[in-house]
Amino acid sequence: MSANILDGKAIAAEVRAEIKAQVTERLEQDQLPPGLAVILVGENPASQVYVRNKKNACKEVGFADFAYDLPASTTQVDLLALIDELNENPEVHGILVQLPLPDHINPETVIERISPAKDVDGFHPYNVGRLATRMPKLAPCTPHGVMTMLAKTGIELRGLNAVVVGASNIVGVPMVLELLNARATVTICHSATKDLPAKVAEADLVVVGVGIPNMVKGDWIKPGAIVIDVGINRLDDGSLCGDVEFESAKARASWITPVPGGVGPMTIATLLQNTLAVAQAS
Ligand SMILES: Nc1nc(=O)c2c([nH]1)NC[C@@H]1CN(c3ccc(C(=O)N[C@@H](CCC(=O)O)C(=O)O)cc3)C=[N+]21
Repeated sequence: MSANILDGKAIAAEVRAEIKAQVTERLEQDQLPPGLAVILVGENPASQVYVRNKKNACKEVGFADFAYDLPASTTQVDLLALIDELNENPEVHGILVQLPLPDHINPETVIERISPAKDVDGFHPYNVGRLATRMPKLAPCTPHGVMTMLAKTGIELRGLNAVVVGASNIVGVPMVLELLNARATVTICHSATKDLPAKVAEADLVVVGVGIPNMVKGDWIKPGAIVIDVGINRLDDGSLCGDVEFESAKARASWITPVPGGVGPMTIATLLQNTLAVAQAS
């Protein structure tokens, strides 16, 4: 078998077109464009790529883009003061503080300072709790983007054995909650898991988000499984690769996401969806 490609790039373009149509309607009714504030502290090159992609996406769909590129020396006090100001600004519907932050800034403190109503990343404990209690408000973008990609492809999740590899707050844990809400049977694996290959081999759907290039081997994949690769790793030669060995996994899977062009563009499309949702509710 050779898997079908889950074309995140194309599906994200579809989502952005839907968003753009709704923004156009808002503007015709003299409503504010959805406004997204993106705060970048310091000069992490991967973060700069992501922030650039996000700015381009905002422009394409007609959002107002408020960019704050702050020096690495910015104090936590100053960052919290900026968040307080943006929480009060009616032109700003969504606030995103790019992670990772420099070591002298505590990310939990920063995330909790963002108004849950403007937390378009879905990282605030309030929004994680809403998802965990099956009353989602603003869901974390990467897992929710994966759900949108699967739904738009017509893939039914109810009753599937889903295995999530990686237990981070931003990918693995909310991915489990999303899949549970879709009625999958969910297993989560992490660095203390015994016999990871055997767990992955049981999966009808496997989602990998660990940040280790080619960590999941193609011969672990159950024939016919759906493979979602959340990893985006830059290799020494400048090329990108995922957390799954792509060619060998593709030979066994029924569906697989490429890297790049898979989950990454869906994350950004979901960020735009979340920001539009806040604007439409205000
Ligand atoms: N507060 C916060 N929210 C985030 O959502 C967040 C973050 N911090 N920190 C970093 C990670 C990473 N991330 C990416 C999203 C899209 C692409 C993306 O668009 N990737 C493209 C192209 C990648 C490239 O060309 O380098 C692709 O996969 O096809 C990449 C990375 C969001 N993150």
